[in-house]
Amino acid sequence: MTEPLIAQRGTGLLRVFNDAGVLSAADVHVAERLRKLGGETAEHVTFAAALAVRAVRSGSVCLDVRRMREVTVEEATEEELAALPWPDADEVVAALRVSPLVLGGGTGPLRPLRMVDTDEGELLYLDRYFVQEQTIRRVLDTRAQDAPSLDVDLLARGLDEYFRAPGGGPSQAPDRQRIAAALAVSRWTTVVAGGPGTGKTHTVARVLALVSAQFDRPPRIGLAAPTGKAAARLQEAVDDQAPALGLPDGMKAMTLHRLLGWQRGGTRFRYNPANRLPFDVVVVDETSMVSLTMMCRLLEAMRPDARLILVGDPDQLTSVDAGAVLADLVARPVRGGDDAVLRRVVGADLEATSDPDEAALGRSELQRLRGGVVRLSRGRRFGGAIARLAVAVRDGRDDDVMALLRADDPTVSLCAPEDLAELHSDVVDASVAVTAAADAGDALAALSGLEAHRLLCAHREGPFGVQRWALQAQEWVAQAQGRRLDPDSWYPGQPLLVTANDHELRVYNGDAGVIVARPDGSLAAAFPRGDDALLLHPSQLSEVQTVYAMTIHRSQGSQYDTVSVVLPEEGASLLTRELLYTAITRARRHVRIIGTEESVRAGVRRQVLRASGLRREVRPFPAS
Ligand SMILES: Nc1ncnc2c1ncn2[C@@H]1O[C@H](COP(=O)(O)OP(=O)(O)OP(=O)(O)O)[C@@H](O)[C@H]1O
Repeated sequence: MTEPLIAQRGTGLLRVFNDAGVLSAADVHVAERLRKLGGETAEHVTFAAALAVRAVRSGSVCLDVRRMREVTVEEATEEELAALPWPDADEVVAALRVSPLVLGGGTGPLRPLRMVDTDEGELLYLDRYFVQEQTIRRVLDTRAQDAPSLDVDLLARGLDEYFRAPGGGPSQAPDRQRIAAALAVSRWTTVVAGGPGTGKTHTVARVLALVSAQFDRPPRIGLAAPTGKAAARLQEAVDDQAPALGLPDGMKAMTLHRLLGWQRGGTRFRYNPANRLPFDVVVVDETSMVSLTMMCRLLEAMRPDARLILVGDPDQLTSVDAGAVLADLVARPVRGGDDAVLRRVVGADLEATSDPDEAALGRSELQRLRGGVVRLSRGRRFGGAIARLAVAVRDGRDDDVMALLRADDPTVSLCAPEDLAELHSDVVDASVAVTAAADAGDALAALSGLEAHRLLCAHREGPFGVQRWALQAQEWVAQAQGRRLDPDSWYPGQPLLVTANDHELRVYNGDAGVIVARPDGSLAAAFPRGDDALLLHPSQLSEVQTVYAMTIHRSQGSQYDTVSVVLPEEGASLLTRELLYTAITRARRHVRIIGTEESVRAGVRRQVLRASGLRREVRPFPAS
């Protein structure tokens, strides 16, 4: 009886994979608890349960059992991971198929693990995420069964008015922005995907104008984003565009938590299936950072007759701590049939052949449109090379990536790891400008100076990690300024990063700020808020770091003029296509990659596995 327990504690898989950094203590703890509660004795099941907990932490919704080996671990190389004693997938699946944790015990309702069969192998879920995924699927399918009633002529006229060529007349077909707008007006649910600067916000502002025209009264519009920072950016963008487009007054962007009525200390949102959100249209920006759980809460709270427009970049890294859902929605199997309204209002775009700026729509793209998904592809902000580099990385074309990096284009460059002169001067120049503004008490100039350059790393620790590089950058800055920068006290020009939300102070996880001098000689921490700066006494901030370098994960949702990216060695399992793409797309004017050709190629080739049932046809096991 006791043998399996001893085996698990002593030499078991949980211990080995915990030691190797694949499983965290929390993964092991949850798996152990499930084993005890469910009376499970098979080690393979507990191991798979721990991996399922881990999967949720790393951007997946569930464990793709057949591909359990495809993990990325901060401390481990691919070789080290491959050398671990992975159990045989067939044996794991066989154990799961007879496990009381999956089948449900005879003695009670406990059924903490769920398995589904798919054509590409079995998926293992923690019950909670299984239920959430089912809810998302059900709500989306229900919402896709009908469509808003429309004045189609009015929509067609509006599209002509808002999507114009520079010289007048409708813009050249194909225009994916016009297609996106038509889709978002004519569907209950639309996903508008696209990289930075492809005009997502530009398009959404026009969608709001087109939808408003369909109403006799101003529609109630909810604008939300997963983080406070992203909500503030959305607000700015809408404020910019509202007067020219005649958008309804007083639209306020807020965090998704706030939109749903999160209450401090409460366990439920004010808006839920029994008390739906009061909006006619809800727009969510930066949806790539929305977790499965929040997406489930949002969809449940939507009125069936309200439009939902989900906007974001599905190629970015997902949020680290919970299954993120945008990329899954983009890749979902499509059921809808041909769309007569769309053919009528943007038929020319659907059928157009390629023009110099925009390629014709491919078959799979047309198919996705039927599922309410449109992907904007033409970069409108930064020209050529950064956008081309990002797309080549996204598509896994490492030869093209190298050719672009070697093409002597001033906006993209590759530096050898020992070739740090340019990095040094960017770090120093940016900090000199920020410090001068901060000393002069010019908070806005200091804040905008922070966006001139950002040093990014994949890892937190080690020779390629943030800790080491932040120290290096701080030393360069101190040398250049001829003074010691005391990490334990505040000084003008000190760049800050908030690491936890503080709703009372109105500062949010990910907010970047800077210490500035005030006229009375005291110091304040400044944070950007639209055209203003929020000034706080530094001692009010409890969760804040000095930030001379940050992880690529942390940089999501922000952009900088120049971005320098320190790549780890080629074997690092963390170095993936999504990571590189995210880093590159943070840059507005110049991206500098610091690493070897081998690292770049390895990163472009390696993909993060994001397991999710939403992308597949699933058959619950056991069949009910
Ligand atoms: N059709 C268009 N015609 C002219 N300018 C455009 C068009 N679409 C977008 N732009 C401009 O391109 C820039 C980028 O657009 P926008 O901010 O909407 O992109 P985005 O996809 O929302 O970017 P991000 O993800 O970085 O927020 C803006 O200055 C916008 O005004």
